[in-house]
Amino acid sequence: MLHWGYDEHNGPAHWKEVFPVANGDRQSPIDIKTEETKYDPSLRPLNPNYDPASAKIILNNGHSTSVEFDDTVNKSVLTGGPLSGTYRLRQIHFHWGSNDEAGSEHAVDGMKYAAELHVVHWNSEKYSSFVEAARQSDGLAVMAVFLQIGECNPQLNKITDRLDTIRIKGKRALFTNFDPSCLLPKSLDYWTYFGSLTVPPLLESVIWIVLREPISVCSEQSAFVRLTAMRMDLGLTFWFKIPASQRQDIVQLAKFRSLLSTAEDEVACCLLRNYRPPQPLKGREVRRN
Ligand SMILES: COc1ccc([C@H]2OC(=S)NC2=O)c(OC)c1
Ligand SMILES: [Zn+2]
Repeated sequence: MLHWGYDEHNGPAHWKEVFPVANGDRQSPIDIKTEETKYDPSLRPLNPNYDPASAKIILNNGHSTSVEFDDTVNKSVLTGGPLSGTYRLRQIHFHWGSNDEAGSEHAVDGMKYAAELHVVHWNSEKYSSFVEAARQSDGLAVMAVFLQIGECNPQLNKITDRLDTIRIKGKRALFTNFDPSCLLPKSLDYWTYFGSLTVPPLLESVIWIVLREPISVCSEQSAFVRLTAMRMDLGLTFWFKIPASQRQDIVQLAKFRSLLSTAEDEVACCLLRNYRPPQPLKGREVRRN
């Protein structure tokens, strides 16, 4: 396999050829069977505490778009929940699919959402860097938030409005004064289990915290269908009366799909999907608060 990706020739089914841990005992994502989750009274409320000044840049690394944070001090941290100690915010990024029917990495009773936000933290109490923590069984804590097709999400525009400036792999832009809490749902109820990074090297160092309540995202497909239905009702050519500039706002998810997985000197290829399918649970327990 040349370089891993999400296409037929280098996608998740091939990753084990280079990263044998892909067949490990605590791989992510998983399909959460809600009936089999176990209530755990010892689980505490989640306590995200982020300083918007920690946000630094937004970038396209070829397999997702991420916002990177200054993690040289404990300015933006996650405590509580299943965690013992303080986990420092490192970055956030997204996973999505080529259509609205799939795109999330975790599934709930077999159901996939259109996309999934990952908020990545590392255990700064026990380890001295993200890279060191990523090699430890309790090194990372990733909060996952499902994105469900619906109304456009004004908070998400802060990110999707910037994607046209980082279309090419490797591009980055200043991105500060951003508190990722604005992308969290009202309820911070969660499921938690021990898993891994969902992208090579698939390190088995993640305490997963999957929020049960999704946030909304709009997409061209669903918006177009809604508008067409509306146009049928109105019997007017309603759609073409919207100035193109405004039409832009109804394509949040489509903007992720127009990012390129290729660099300047390569033949342009869109990053249409970047989700790994659910992996075997292998006897692991999923707890809920
Ligand atoms: C900050 O560095 C990171 C963050 C996340 C990942 C992947 O793992 C999960 S979870 N989502 C991913 O995209 C990663 O993989 C090498 C490195
Ligand atoms: Zn991720």
